[in-house]
Amino acid sequence: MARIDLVDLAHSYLVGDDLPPAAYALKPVSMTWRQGGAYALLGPSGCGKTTLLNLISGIVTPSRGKILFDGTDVTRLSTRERNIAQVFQFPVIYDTMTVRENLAFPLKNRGVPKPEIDRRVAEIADLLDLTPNLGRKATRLTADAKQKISLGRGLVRSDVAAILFDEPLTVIDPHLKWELRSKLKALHRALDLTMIYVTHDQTEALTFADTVVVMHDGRVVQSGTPEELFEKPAHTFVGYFIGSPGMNIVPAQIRGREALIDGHAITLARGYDNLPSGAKIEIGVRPEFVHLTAKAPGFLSGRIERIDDLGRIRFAWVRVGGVRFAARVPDGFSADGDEVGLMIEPSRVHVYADSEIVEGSALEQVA
Ligand SMILES: Nc1ncnc2c1ncn2[C@@H]1O[C@H](COP(=O)(O)OP(=O)(O)OP(=O)(O)O)[C@@H](O)[C@H]1O
Repeated sequence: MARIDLVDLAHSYLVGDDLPPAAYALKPVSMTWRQGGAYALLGPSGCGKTTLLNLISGIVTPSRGKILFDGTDVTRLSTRERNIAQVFQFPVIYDTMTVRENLAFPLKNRGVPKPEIDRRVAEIADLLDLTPNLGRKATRLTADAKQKISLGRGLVRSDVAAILFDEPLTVIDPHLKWELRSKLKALHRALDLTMIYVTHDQTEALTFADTVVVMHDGRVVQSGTPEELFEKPAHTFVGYFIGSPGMNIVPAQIRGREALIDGHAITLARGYDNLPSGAKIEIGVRPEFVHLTAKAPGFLSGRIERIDDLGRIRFAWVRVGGVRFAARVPDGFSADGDEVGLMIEPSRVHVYADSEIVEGSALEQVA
């Protein structure tokens, strides 16, 4: 297990001096992945997740910057020299070997003594419910079982610096995905390994990881706990990408502790006197903190376009002038016509300048 430091790390698949920022699949990033942490690397297709993962594993050598494992520079070392285990989207196993032989292979390859191999294989097989299949040839098993073997081969060595998973549940049947995700989380707790899990699926990321690293357009835009990403998205992309529905992000004019939206004022919990001039200013508030209410003076008001019933919770889509809000529909609420008010919790409203969060200043208490 290792602590991994990325130091001003960046990568472009193009070669040349003075490449423009857009040429970088990974834009410069410096961050630390702590020893024993469970990380998810989350973002849409093409945002640079696999590039970052391949830089950490050593499949790709960076155009710039350094990678340190426990303080040692490994930037130019191979995957094997870095002592990394990897699990890919599709099973990587030996069909002609038994499940036991497949699981034992990474240990045998490294000269681990037989009693230790037997002990470790039994432990991993038990954790992944593979024990009944240990004597069977891998070729006879389902795609799900084969991917479990791949996971097992990744997890079987206790001496690895980190285990990297690249969308490992893609081929897994939907009803088994949930089970395997929980299992991976339990394995992380039991084995105390540094794990990095790449996915474009927020549910997978939020259930597996202690820390979710969100990528957008080649940049790491936020790294935080699932709660931090929900409560305080550092970038509008995080607000929009995480949550269902995502955060309301609407253009606003800020005046002191008020935001003007389409001519209506809403109260803010903090003051914003130093917003950069010329920046695109938006406010962001999660639908969970916008409550539908009867139209009344003092509330933002608009017209309901649609209500989505998600079972335990309902969200309404409300048109307010030129913008649209998703808002929580309180139990028992029935609108008198389409016109409704929106009650927004001031402490849940964030202000963004050119998509980056702006920390407001605490307001002085008025005696
Ligand atoms: N070998 C390569 N050569 C040139 N460009 C590449 C190469 N691999 C990736 N890219 C480009 O780098 C960018 C980031 O790709 P990357 O595969 O890292 O994203 P991703 O988030 O993992 O996407 P996906 O989920 O689709 O795999 C994309 O624009 C992609 O086209």
